[in-house]
Amino acid sequence: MRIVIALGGSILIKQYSHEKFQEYGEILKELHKDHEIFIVVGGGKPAREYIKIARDLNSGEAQCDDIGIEITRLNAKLLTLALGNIAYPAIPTNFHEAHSYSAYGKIVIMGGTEPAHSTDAVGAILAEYVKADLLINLTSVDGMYNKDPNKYEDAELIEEITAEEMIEFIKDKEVNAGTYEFFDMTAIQMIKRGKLETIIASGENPQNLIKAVNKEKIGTKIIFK
Ligand SMILES: Nc1ncnc2c1ncn2[C@@H]1O[C@H](COP(=O)(O)OP(=O)(O)O)[C@@H](O)[C@H]1O
Ligand SMILES: O=c1ccn([C@@H]2O[C@H](COP(=O)(O)OP(=O)(O)O)[C@@H](O)[C@H]2O)c(=O)[nH]1
Repeated sequence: MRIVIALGGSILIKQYSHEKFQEYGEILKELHKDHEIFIVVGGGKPAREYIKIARDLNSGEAQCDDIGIEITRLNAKLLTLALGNIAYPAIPTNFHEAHSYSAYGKIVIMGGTEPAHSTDAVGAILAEYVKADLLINLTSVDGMYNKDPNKYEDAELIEEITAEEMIEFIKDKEVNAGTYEFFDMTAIQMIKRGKLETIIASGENPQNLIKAVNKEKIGTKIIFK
């Protein structure tokens, strides 16, 4: 299968240490034997901190986004280090480059592309661009809930949702740099347009990636009617 994995910064760089990069490196080496893999890495806490500094310097939102993008690329670079020579050594800055690099048979890892959306959107656009069979979005929670599970104890996990329902759900969310929380509109619109088979699951345990690839029941599945 051709798989695009959007790996949230909230899990990869949560601890400012090498462990999660290494754990994902091991799992990805296994998956690479049977699958063609693209990874889009998020910015996490360092991105939010750098964006805050830029905002405090009176930068506009697009410039703050640009700062966030730089951090996502730095995280992507760290993941290439964890993967060694099975990763393409350069970080693509656009979808054409990502597609071209994949011709070398290596895992392609990228961060953000341009302002005004999240790396979740980059993952969705890339999945459409390279005609991926599966988009896996790994985040810090078990999937999509009916409300923010970190704010509401009674939040319930949604096992299946249509792209239309998701659009309705997130349409009023904030769109400032560093705040494209959970899923942003561009991401879900792309999933809808490309009818992309998508699974959102927790990436805290990297083994969940194997479960998602094997189509085991996990997290939230976006369905099309
Ligand atoms: N309806 C929801 N379902 C799940 N998570 C949500 C929801 N609304 C807000 N969130 C928040 O979104 C966060 C995940 O988004 P984010 O931190 O941007 O992750 P990532 O780094 O994976 O992109 C969770 O920590 C959760 O608190
Ligand atoms: O293509 C992109 C990707 C990221 N960003 C910026 O970089 C930040 C960090 O990326 P993201 O939110 O996807 O990281 P994560 O949620 O995984 O930590 C975002 O909030 C945006 O400000 C952007 O502008 N364009």
